[in-house]
Amino acid sequence: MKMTDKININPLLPIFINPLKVKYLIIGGGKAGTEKLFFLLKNSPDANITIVSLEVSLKIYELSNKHSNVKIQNKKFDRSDLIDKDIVIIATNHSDLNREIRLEAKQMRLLVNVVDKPLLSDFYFGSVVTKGNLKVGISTNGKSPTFSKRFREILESILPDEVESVLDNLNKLRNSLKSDFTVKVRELNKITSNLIIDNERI
Ligand SMILES: C[C@@]1(CC(=O)O)c2cc3[nH]c(cc4nc(cc5[nH]c(cc(n2)[C@H]1CCC(=O)O)[C@@](C)(CC(=O)O)[C@@H]5CCC(=O)O)C(CC(=O)O)=C4CCC(=O)O)c(CCC(=O)O)c3CC(=O)O
Ligand SMILES: NC(=O)C1=CN([C@@H]2O[C@H](COP(=O)(O)OP(=O)(O)OC[C@H]3O[C@@H](n4cnc5c(N)ncnc54)[C@H](O)[C@@H]3O)[C@@H](O)[C@H]2O)C=CC1
Repeated sequence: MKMTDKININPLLPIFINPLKVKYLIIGGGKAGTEKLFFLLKNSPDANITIVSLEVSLKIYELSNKHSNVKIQNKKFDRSDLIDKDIVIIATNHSDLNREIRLEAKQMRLLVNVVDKPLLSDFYFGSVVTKGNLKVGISTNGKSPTFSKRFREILESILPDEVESVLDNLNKLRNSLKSDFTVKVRELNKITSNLIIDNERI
């Protein structure tokens, strides 16, 4: 049997989004909307984010005061709010409205996350470990967000701060290797092979 013949029980594709290239819209600024805003800003403090909500939490006002890239529109959702957006997080407390907004957003080919309906979402959030330039995204394919959280904590506790300087040094080396691509790959693989063997240090 070929690799591609196997039933793929976990087809999710992790990607890392460049915050300077996309525009986010959060609809619903209650508990769930606030959590998503907090998560977005923790990872991408400069992300372009608009929040449309009838009521807006105090925390969202505080965050928008600190981030000029966060805009609040204290009003009822309207289809035109979707114009010129790329990624939409739908977090009102009305399940039917969330479905309706999702359909409108899909008609406009936007990527959506519906906070109360994983099955209707185009993408999911995960736990994130960040050590300098290293970023690890964790998903359990929706099986157990609590496992994601605990696994994040484990990784955070075992990854040493030196990871940052290891990456800096490897980057300097990478830039200094002016040879052709194959030589460069061989050289970098040789130098990093002890990171795997000596895995007690990393
Ligand atoms: C599909 C997804 C949402 C999406 O992204 O679309 C989703 C869905 C749901 N979560 C639920 C519950 C909980 N979620 C958490 C925590 C987190 N949930 C996160 C992501 C995701 N959760 C996506 C899949 C991620 C994956 O695949 O692993 C994290 C990683 C990131 C984030 O969202 O911030 C963040 C940890 C951050 C961190 O600390 O690292 C906790 C634990 C806690 O808060 O302590 C609980 C309670 C305990 C439990 O249930 O485990 C429920 C039931 C709601 C209900 O019962 O009412 C649903 C709905 C359903 O399953 O239907
Ligand atoms: N509270 C949580 O941590 C989580 C909640 N959820 C789900 O997310 C949904 C939202 O939950 P909460 O954030 O707790 O609710 P909430 O009641 O705290 O917030 C809902 C927000 O939506 C706004 N809203 C409602 N109708 C609107 C409209 N027509 N236009 C613009 N804004 C509108 C409200 O003003 C309010 O700010 C629920 O379905 C809940 O089951 C899912 C995961 C976690």
